[in-house]
Amino acid sequence: MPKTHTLGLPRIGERRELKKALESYWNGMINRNQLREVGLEMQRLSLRYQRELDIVTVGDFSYYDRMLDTALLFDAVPQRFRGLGLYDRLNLGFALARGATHSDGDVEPLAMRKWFNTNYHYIVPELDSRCSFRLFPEDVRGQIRTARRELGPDTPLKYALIGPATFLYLSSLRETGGTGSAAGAACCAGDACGAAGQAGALELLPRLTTVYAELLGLLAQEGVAWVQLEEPILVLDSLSPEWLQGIEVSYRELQEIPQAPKTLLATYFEFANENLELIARLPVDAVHLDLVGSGWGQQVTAGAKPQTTQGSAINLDLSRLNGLPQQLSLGVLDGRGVWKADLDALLEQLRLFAHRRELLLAPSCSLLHLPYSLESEHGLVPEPLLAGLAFAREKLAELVLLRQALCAGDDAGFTPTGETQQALAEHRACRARCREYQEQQGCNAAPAQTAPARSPYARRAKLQHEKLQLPLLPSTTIGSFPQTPELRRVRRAFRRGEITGTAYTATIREEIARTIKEQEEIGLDVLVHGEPERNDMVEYFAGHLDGFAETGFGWVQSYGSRCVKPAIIWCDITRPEPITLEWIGYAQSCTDRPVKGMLTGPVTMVKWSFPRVDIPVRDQVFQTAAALAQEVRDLEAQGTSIIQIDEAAFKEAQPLKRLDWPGYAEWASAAFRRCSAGVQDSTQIHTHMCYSDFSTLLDAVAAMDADVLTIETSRSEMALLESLHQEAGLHELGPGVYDIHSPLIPSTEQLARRIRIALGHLPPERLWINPDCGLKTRRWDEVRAALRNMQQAAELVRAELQSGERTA
Ligand code: MET
Ligand SMILES: [Zn+2]
Repeated sequence: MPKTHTLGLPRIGERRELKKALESYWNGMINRNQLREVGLEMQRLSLRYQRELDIVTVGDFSYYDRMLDTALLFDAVPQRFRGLGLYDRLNLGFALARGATHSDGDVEPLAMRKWFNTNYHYIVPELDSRCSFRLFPEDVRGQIRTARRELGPDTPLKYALIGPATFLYLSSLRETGGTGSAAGAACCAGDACGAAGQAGALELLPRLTTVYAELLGLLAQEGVAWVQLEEPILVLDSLSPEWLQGIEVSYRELQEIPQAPKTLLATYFEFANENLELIARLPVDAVHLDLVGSGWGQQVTAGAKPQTTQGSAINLDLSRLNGLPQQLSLGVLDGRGVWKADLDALLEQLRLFAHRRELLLAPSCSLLHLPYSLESEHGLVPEPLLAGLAFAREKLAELVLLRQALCAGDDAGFTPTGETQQALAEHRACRARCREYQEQQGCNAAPAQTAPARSPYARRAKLQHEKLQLPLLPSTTIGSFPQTPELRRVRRAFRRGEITGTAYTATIREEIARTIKEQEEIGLDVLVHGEPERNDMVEYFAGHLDGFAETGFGWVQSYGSRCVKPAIIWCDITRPEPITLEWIGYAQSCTDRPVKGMLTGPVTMVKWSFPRVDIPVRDQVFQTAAALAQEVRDLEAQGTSIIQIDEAAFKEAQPLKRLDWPGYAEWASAAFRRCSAGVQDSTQIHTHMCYSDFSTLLDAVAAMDADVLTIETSRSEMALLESLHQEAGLHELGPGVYDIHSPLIPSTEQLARRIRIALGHLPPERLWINPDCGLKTRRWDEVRAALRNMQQAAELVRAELQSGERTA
């Protein structure tokens, strides 16, 4: 009889209670016990969600991040935090994540990195080759005991842990004795997630395995039935033979613990195709496989096809699973998508299987990446659409229904009971109602997936430079300027209908005029309107394009206490009317200097939303591109001579498997070109990305063929420019010189030094001067001072170049 479980649940709270408690705690408004109480309530909520599951998962709760917790659990704390006198593990964790101040100066936090191809950021543990690991299991015991108190002694518990190999693979290995921030070091050539799997880290695996073994013994003592060892790196097709061998040795050693819970090796985010043989050799009690995948890779999963029709998920190829443990956990529900599953299709496949194996049924991955529940969603999402959706709570209900349908009846017939039949029929009817609604609104336009090439860059550059007449090393910003509390208030009031459109427009215009004036005073060459009308670069455009639905409470944790509210793509994407023209046009009317038009690119729009599953992700990206192309053309017609199309998620969207990289590179860059196709040669197209480690997708970035690319480099002291050498096929480049993530004001000298370093890699005609990213999270006084210094630095180096003091 199949058993149900989940790999994890959201933890930030149905109303973001944990977010609010954390921020209050950091601001000194509540004390540690009050924070703890909210943390406990979140754990109890998760237990309530799991009430009808056969195995209850704990250990997925965290006050900040589970990679961080794992580092704390094994005492992998860098030296620079040890002198802070933080004996409380919770506060120590916050210091690791957020940095700390100390009498000797600031202590830099650990770096953050995207968790595989999700928009969740984990804290990158910093290890060094001398690391000795020790167990600090209070938090583990705490989570188990909370569950025991709530559920009694008999419920089978599963403790979720990040596995030893994945933990090391995603950590960054520092030189022994190093004290700096890991931010730069984290960015070496790696997989889609940017993780390097440094060879040196592998040397730590035996030592780390020993403490994992100790922990397994402790979990057994606590009466835990299962331990979930998460090894998502096992879905990568790029693990070296050394890593594969190391993993095998490590798991053999773990198996030797006399008293240990049963082990469930969990892989997720794609199907673990390439490593099935290794997985079959690992001495674990059960294996979890993701049979859904992310939809961004093209690769056929599970020896079969990925989702192509709405929710018709998996297609199991039994022969692929030979050799795997008898107990298999099948990730059959899309743990990252918001659509109800096609339970009929699933049942048909699972029935072939159910009598052959001891099955565990689960979502494909932790439900951390989904909102909690549809129960709060009444109002914003149209009702028929709501019928077709499933957030975390509804996914678990689907799981229970699947189990009931599989258990009921005899082996031959599998005839579910009347009650189950009825539940299945209702579920089916909901999906049909939603489907009908989607079809009414337009639901199959397959857009052209090619884009005509622009003229060669050299020709464009000549015309653009003639038209724009910019100085050498032109200065600009990435788009947003500080979002003041006043701005937020006005936007909110407008959304709620508390102020008129006229009043709202007047306020935004005032802000734009002020922002333009500030930039003129600083002396910047290419100005921006400052994005005061946008709460978020994706949400804003999603709100103005047809095809995206906004939710009321669909919050998903992004990092720490930060959440995002992705829109849901549900029908064909079109632009009913111009979006940015009014604001950009007004900004341009305030100045003689060029003002950039500012758009969010098609890959980023789709990656930071919940896509449809009835058509390929790629089609949705192209639909978005076609809609944005209209905006680009209208901006151009209105006289905008520079248009920036941000692709902040271009790298995050890169599929996890290398096999999928060339395909992605081709269509993602074509989608970008689709936006700019048809603009005049003299119109300059910019793009922006918030990182600069392009080693794994340089071709794709080059193929976007943007005239100017601005990237993040300042934290690595421009070291990352090295990968962007002259042959890379990029045109003009704006490597960020001002680290906008830090409240510190960089000095003119520091900025000039960074510009000179950049000139070591790029000829002056190709270099732009700008910050790393948008300025919306900073204060005006910080921004003003930093940009003044940046402008001075640009002018200083410009003068050096002109007087021939230095040659590029
Ligand atoms: N134009 C956007 C901004 O300046 C780009 C942000 S990238 C995360 O905020
Ligand atoms: Zn950015």
